[in-house]
Amino acid sequence: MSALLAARGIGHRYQGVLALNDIELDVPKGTFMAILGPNGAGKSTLAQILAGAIRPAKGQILLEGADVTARAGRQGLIRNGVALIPEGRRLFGQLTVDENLMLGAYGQPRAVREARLEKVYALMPEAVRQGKHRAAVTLSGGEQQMLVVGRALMAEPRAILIDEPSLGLAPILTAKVYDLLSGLRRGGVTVVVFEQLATHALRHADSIVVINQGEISFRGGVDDEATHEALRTGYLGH
Ligand SMILES: Nc1ncnc2c1ncn2[C@@H]1O[C@H](COP(=O)(O)OP(=O)(O)OP(=O)(O)O)[C@@H](O)[C@H]1O
Repeated sequence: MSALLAARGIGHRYQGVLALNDIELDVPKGTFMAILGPNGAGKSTLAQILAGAIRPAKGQILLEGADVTARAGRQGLIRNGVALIPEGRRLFGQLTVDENLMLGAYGQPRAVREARLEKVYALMPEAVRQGKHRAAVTLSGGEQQMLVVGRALMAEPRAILIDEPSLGLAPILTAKVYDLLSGLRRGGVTVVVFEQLATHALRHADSIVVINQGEISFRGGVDDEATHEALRTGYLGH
């Protein structure tokens, strides 16, 4: 399977502190990958570099084989179909649910935005649909996470990278967010989640990558014997 996104020799530091070292990664098109690791392992840095939100100090990012490293900037690679949902769901709390979604297709003609809005609402839970004219801040944490995913979908991305979707959510709500992500993957979108907790990711992903102290320490398919072994030995922080 060809890689939609790839990292080649990625290294990064913050004021001399090593965040990532020599990361080699291929994200196969149309698959669901979970990148797991403890606090401070470098997940957020990798998410931002893969999505083109920050430029790595070393190495290249390839999008369908083309070097896009130099395109990194505030907007990331969204124009090229790669959406990043950073940690902490940044919604515009005082804007309505509708308005938040519309921002995801900013710059598109009205008819396009409205057509997409309808498609995205079809994927949202009832409470989000019902609340379209309410301020986003009135939604529950899980609904807000869904809304943030919905806003990313308004750009019709080919890939969606999401940093700690489970953060601060009850397990039942996390499961709903993951169901939504699995549905996207079935629809052909490439999904990458970055998580500290392996439980939900393991249930939905096709493959996992573990990072520790800025380096990849394990990779495998979710059904691989080696992955089960790694789980049994607590290697994945279970
Ligand atoms: N803006 C920054 N300035 C300085 N150091 C940073 C900055 N961002 C991250 N770091 C450091 O880089 C390393 C990797 O951080 P990163 O946020 O990528 O890890 P993470 O796995 O996403 O952790 P978390 O789960 O806490 O978000 C850590 O040592 C962190 O302290």
